[in-house]
Order: sequence, then C-alpha cells, then structure tokens
Amino acid sequence: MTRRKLAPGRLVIASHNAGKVREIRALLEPFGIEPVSAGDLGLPEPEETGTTFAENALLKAHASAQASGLPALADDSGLCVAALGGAPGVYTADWAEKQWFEAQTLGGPGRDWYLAMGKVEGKLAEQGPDVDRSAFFICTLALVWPDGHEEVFEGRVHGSLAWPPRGTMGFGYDPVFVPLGRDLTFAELDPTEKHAMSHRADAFRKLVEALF
Ligand SMILES: O=P(O)(O)OP(=O)(O)OP(=O)(O)OC[C@H]1O[C@@H](n2cnc3c(O)ncnc32)[C@H](O)[C@@H]1O
Ligand SMILES: [Mg+2]
Repeated sequence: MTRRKLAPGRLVIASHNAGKVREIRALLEPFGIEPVSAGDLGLPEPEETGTTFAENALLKAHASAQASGLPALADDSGLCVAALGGAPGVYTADWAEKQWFEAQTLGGPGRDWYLAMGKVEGKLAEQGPDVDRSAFFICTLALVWPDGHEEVFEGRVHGSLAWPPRGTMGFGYDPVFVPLGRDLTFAELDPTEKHAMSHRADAFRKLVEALF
C-alpha cells in the first residue's frame, strides 16, 4: 500500500484521555495541523474490543474519521511489565477500574490511577523482593482518513517501575515509571523531557518521517 502524506488542515485527535490529547497537541504543533479532539466534537467513545494495540487504535481512528469526515489520529497505548508476562498491556486502562467518584489525582475523571498502580505493584510484590521490575510503555498510533486509508506506527520506551508513586506531572501510570538511564519518574520530569523520550514521541517520530 502506498503511503499517503498528511496535508495541513484539521485533524481529529481520536482520544477521550485529556493527558494524551495534551501530549498529542504538543507533538503536532510544529506541523501546521489544526487538531480538534473527539471530545470537543462530541464524538462517542467506541468500545475497545480489539486484542492488540493496533486493532484498538484503528477502531478508534475509524470511528472518529467516519463520524467527523476528517482524518483522525488515535493512540492506543499501555504498560507492559516483564515479570507479569506483559500485563496489563492492552488492558492497561481497564486495570484502572472506573470509580463512582471523580479521580482526585492524575488521569482525569472516572478512573482511579492510584489503585491501578497499586494493583501492578501488588502483583509484583507477590513475586518477592528480588522481582524483575523492568517494564516498557508502548504506543500505537493509527491515522485514518474518511475514505478508509490507514497508516499505523508503533513506539516504545523502556524503563522500570518505582514504588511508591512520585511526581505530579503527566498522567496515568507516569508516577511509577522511571525511564532507562534516569532516576526520575515520568511524572517528575518536565513534559518537554518526557516528549523527548516517550513511547508516544517515538511513534510520532516514525509518523512524521513517513507522512510529512
Ligand atoms: O482510548 P483513549 O480515549 O485514547 O484513552 P484511554 O485512556 O482509554 O487510552 P488507552 O485505551 O490507550 O489506554 C492506555 C492507558 O495506558 C496508560 N498510558 C498510556 N500512555 C501513558 C503515558 O504516556 N503515561 C502514563 N500512562 C500512560 C494510561 O493509563 C491509559 O489510560
Ligand atoms: Mg481507551
């Protein structure tokens, strides 16, 4: 399939995660794209029934492209922990069960990220104090045009898991993720530093190389 270039103009960010939307806006800024989020357009949040990151990213991007008539960029991402056989992986968001209260901390309303990070830590602790704490974040970006054309890119960042959570920046599992070669968690690093090394930035580099 031939690559299609992304022309300047409106693009839907097919995500309902405020933290992600903020990061994707920042990453798109230099490219003459006018991003508008799925939430701003009142687009529905499709059910993520896929079993791979790519399937879910494509499903979200197709839904937004079709509903809006604009190219749509979706991000399906997750945390893969070596000692847990790659879990939570595709189910990373689901491990942060929806709570009846508004989450008081990171990650926006409805999901309790502290509980989710604790769940990962609890499963690691079951394996004893010498457990391998290495993990990586993965990000799959899917760009879909209203006529159905698809482009997919994947990025990763390796690191290890800290406990207890540290830092107030970023979102989701950032307070427990320490990227390789650093001592600070993603939630302690300045957003520009996270953008220089994150799984999302890695996937974006590939997208930019191919599509601009
Ligand atoms: O599907 P959308 O609407 O984009 O939002 P979501 O939060 O449901 O996103 P995913 O389905 O891709 O779930 C991935 C989860 O992985 C976590 N995650 C992904 N990228 C992250 C990052 O850069 N820092 C911390 N956590 C991240 C975060 O908790 C996400 O909710
Ligand atoms: Mg999701």
